[in-house]
Amino acid sequence: MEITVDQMYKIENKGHAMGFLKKFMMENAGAAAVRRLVDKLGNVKSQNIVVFAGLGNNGGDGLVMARHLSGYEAKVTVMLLGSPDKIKTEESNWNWSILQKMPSVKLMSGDSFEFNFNPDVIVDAILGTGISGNIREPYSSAINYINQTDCYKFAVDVPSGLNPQTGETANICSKCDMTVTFHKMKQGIPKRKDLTGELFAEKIGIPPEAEEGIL
Ligand SMILES: NC(=O)C1=CN([C@@H]2O[C@H](COP(=O)(O)OP(=O)(O)OC[C@H]3O[C@@H](n4cnc5c(N)ncnc54)[C@H](O)[C@@H]3O)[C@@H](O)[C@H]2O)[C@H](O)CC1
Ligand SMILES: [K+]
Repeated sequence: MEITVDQMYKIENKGHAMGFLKKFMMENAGAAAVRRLVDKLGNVKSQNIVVFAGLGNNGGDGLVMARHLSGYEAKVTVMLLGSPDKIKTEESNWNWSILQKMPSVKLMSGDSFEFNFNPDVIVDAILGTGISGNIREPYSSAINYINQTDCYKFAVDVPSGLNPQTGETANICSKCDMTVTFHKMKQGIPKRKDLTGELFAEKIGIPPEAEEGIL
């Protein structure tokens, strides 16, 4: 069953109100995404993995992935696209603060960057269901970098720039090899398999009862 983005936010909020907090959803999302990635690539040990993280909860999922990937002994760099004090949500902040205590993960942040990473894998955790309008800097430069780089590309929830409700793209959109979306498929995403690559919807522990009155 495919759902709307509006329904997803309502289900997420209801699950949170039931006590299944968004930070647990985020943890399960990042963990499920890493399982898919590791299943696909096999061993990620010593692989050079760059996580581009936006300032919203899509970025937060990417921060969780960075921690899990470090557990698999990948060489992880997180590029936070903005200043850490501009991270928008409590759960993303919580994950950023854990990474700050992990020297195994290289943290970079700011509004302009030298993209000089030579990655084996890029994780696109820039924008998810919160997208609106054309892509602004520094997100657009990061998406350009992703599209110009020859490596395996993994989209968290949706390729950044793709509207998961309509299937339309903004002025720029990442083109990925695999996309893992969360809870249930959103209506616009499967319309653009050319951008998503292999596509999966993973459960993240939201109680089915959180759907009551919404679906
Ligand atoms: N579905 C679930 O149950 C869960 C989903 N999770 C992940 O959370 C994101 C949605 O997070 P949200 O913070 O609402 O939105 P985004 O991260 O997509 O965007 C946030 C931020 O981005 C800015 N922005 C919007 N449009 C643009 C633009 N065109 N250019 C530049 N910047 C833009 C804007 O300021 C927004 O505030 C979802 O996709 C999942 O990945 C959770 O982990 C919990 C479980
Ligand atoms: K994304």
